[in-house]
Amino acid sequence: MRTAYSVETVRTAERSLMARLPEGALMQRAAAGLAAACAQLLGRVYGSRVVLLVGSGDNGGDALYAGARLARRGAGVTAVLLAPDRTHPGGLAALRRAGGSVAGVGEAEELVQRADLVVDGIVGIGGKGGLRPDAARLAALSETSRAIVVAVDLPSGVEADSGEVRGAAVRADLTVTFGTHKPGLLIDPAREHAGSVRLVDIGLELPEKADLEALQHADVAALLPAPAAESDKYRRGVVGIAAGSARYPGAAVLAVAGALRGGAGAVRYVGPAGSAVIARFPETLVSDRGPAKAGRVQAWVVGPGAGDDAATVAEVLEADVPVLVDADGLRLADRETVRGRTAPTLMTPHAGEAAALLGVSREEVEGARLTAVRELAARYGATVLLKGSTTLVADPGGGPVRVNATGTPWLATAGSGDVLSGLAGSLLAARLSTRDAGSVAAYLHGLAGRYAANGAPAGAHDVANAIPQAWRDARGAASVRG
Ligand SMILES: NC(=O)C1=CN([C@@H]2O[C@H](COP(=O)(O)OP(=O)(O)OC[C@H]3O[C@@H](n4cnc5c(N)ncnc54)[C@H](OP(=O)(O)O)[C@@H]3O)[C@@H](O)[C@H]2O)[C@@H](O)CC1
Ligand SMILES: [K+]
Repeated sequence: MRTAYSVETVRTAERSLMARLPEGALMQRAAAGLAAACAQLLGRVYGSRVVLLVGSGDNGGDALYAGARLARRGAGVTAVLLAPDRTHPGGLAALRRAGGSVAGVGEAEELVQRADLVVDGIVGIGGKGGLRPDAARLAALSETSRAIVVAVDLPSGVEADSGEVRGAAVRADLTVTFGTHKPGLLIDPAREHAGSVRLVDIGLELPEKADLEALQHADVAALLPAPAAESDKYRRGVVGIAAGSARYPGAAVLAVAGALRGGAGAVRYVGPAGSAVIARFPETLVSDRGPAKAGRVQAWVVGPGAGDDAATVAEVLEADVPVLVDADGLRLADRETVRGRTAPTLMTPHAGEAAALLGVSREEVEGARLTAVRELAARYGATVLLKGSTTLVADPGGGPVRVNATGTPWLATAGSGDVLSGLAGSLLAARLSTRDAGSVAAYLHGLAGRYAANGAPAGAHDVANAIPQAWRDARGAASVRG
């Protein structure tokens, strides 16, 4: 499991570790890791041109000590100081001893243009609010520079705890972060600014409960349902899909396509698209008697392609089994009814749907995804999966938010969400919790999207077809490509 911790938790861990170590030891560990990463990117350190963008805090100190290490190996290192009289004194002395030089902000543009590598030590976890004007100008240079840009701990200008970016921010090729990932490194839009992320272990002891978690193959493998020898379809779980309409039969077909690959023993379909579903998937149990009379299920999916069928949504929400609400269902579901349910509910909006539920703009949700997903989970008393380039899953009672980054932009295609809701519903029927079902489904769906697309456009049915490959891959039965 990859985890991320908030600045407050990092500060606490840092204090307790610093109390046990000689002064400056942590910064030396950080600088050593940073210098090693820079050297690797440069290939040849000797004779290379390195520019350090140095703010007045310890983030600048890290950059200066790393710069000193590179200068000792023959790099030409220049530090651009944002606040010359408040620069980290030890770091500055070390750079000077190693033969590095110092410049003012006015010289930055020319230096950056000629640099092979730019190190962003403007601000790290001590940054507050949007970058101040001088810092913002330096950050903007990183966007146009042809040099490799390495951010120290965080790209300056991004919010460490939320992943929000308010104004200018450094755009890095690599971020070298210390002790732990910070939430912002895993959530868009900040994640896009970070480039690849390398974690340098500096010995921080962190609490068991993280602020953010990202499942990896092994975590997914451990959560995937596996049928026992004596399993039958009812023990494996039956998932009910109440989706589609005369106008949108395709949503029903795609939700069923996802559900058939999600581990439930059987898929029951209820709604007006029964003949389209059965034509494509004859193994589906089709009923036209409405959700309450359709027979037993262990979980429901309601909403994809539902149009204005509020009655079906209300009927499904009365069932005392886990319910996944998606698409039109999100608009039609009564908030107090969802809050009053005793069985768990999983809501799966994209940013536009989340914005409508929260009464804000889509841009606000996309800019502050973590706040939005937590707020929705609290308002509805439900687990919420907010879809996007980094999908987030939050439980209503708080706890670590799950983030998934396996997706690909090609997944933004019609019907792809219907496949995801079927898949997640099937995992719910196989008795995963709403949090696990949502995050495992997002993981597999993202991976399946990559397999289906493989660098070219793919349809939602291709994504559904690729789920078994993603599943085998997560279980370690197939090798990963792309
Ligand atoms: N955690 C760990 O274990 C370890 C942490 N380490 C490192 O320490 C870093 C944290 O250092 P830090 O606490 O000194 O804060 P930092 O990020 O340098 O920023 C503060 C400075 O920035 C300024 N400033 C603030 N906002 C600004 C803005 N919007 N725009 C412009 N400027 C702004 C602010 O100015 P002031 O408000 O004081 O005027 C202040 O001078 C951390 O990220 C990591 O790199 C490693 O060395 C070792 C282990
Ligand atoms: K930085």
